[in-house]
Amino acid sequence: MRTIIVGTRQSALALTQTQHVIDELKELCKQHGLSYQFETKKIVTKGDQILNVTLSKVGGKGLFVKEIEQAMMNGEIDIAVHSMKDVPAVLPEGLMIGAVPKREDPRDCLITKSGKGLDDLPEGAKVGTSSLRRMAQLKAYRADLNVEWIRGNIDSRIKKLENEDFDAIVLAAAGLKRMGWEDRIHHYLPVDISLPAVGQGALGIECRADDMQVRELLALYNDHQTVLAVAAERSFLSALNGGCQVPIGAYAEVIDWNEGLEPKLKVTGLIGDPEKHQVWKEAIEGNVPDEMGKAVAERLIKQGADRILEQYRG
Ligand SMILES: NCc1[nH]cc(CCC(=O)O)c1CC(=O)O
Repeated sequence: MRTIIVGTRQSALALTQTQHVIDELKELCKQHGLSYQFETKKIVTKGDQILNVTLSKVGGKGLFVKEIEQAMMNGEIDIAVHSMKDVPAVLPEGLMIGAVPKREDPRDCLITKSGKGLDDLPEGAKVGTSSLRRMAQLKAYRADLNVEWIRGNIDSRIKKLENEDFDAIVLAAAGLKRMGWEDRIHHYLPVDISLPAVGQGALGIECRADDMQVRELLALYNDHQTVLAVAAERSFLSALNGGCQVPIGAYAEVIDWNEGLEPKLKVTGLIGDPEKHQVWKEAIEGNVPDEMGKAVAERLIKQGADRILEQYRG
């Protein structure tokens, strides 16, 4: 009987996500009469070692995945569970995303000291984020806010809200929900105010492209609507040659599923300028995810928005 070795980062969120995926894969094995066992192996990534530094200044795409991919290519591990938003647009030769399961809540959310929402924050309130995308959008919505960097895993960011003089912090709702901390969320930011990061809320299971046993198992785990939506968002990402540390966002959703025959999607893409408090946004509807993300990116490039990204590309 084969044991599938699952590589994971050591953060609380990574361990929780990995365990959740293993539980679901075990259930799928049961349903389909497959007899695989699972084992986890912890791996420290460069991103984990430098969590206290401003990542956009350190630069480099895939800070949280490189060491894990190396271990997969070496055969030390067989699969890895990633937050799709941490996965660079281009994967190394020989590796692939074998499954994208059903997406969690894609929205950003606020945890506030007062327990109130964004509109109730006092003038000049100090809001912590570690993302240029969130920074640009918050400032575009409310120029008076004092948006400042806050780094660390979600647990340490929540502690900083309590111990430092932040009035609020912005986080992905999905991470909090997966940790069972949904009750800490005081305000969900609508996607019109804070367009999420590419792939936010979705997980991706990476594997070797030549591992057919694992690929067959993972194919059972795909959620087809999430696969299409994430494909559209990632085509936007690759068209802009962006990573997780540039001020861009994209959100796609299936708006007409029609039993999987020519499903219709809506894709919205955004480029933000965190210094000038400006955002550019475009949306289109269609049914070819790879072309739609690219088309949205081209419209934004035509408006000159992509020159903003030059300063942030690693
Ligand atoms: N860049 C960090 C990161 N990568 C994935 C998540 C959790 C949410 C998700 O799965 O999108 C987070 C934390 C956050 O942005 O608040």
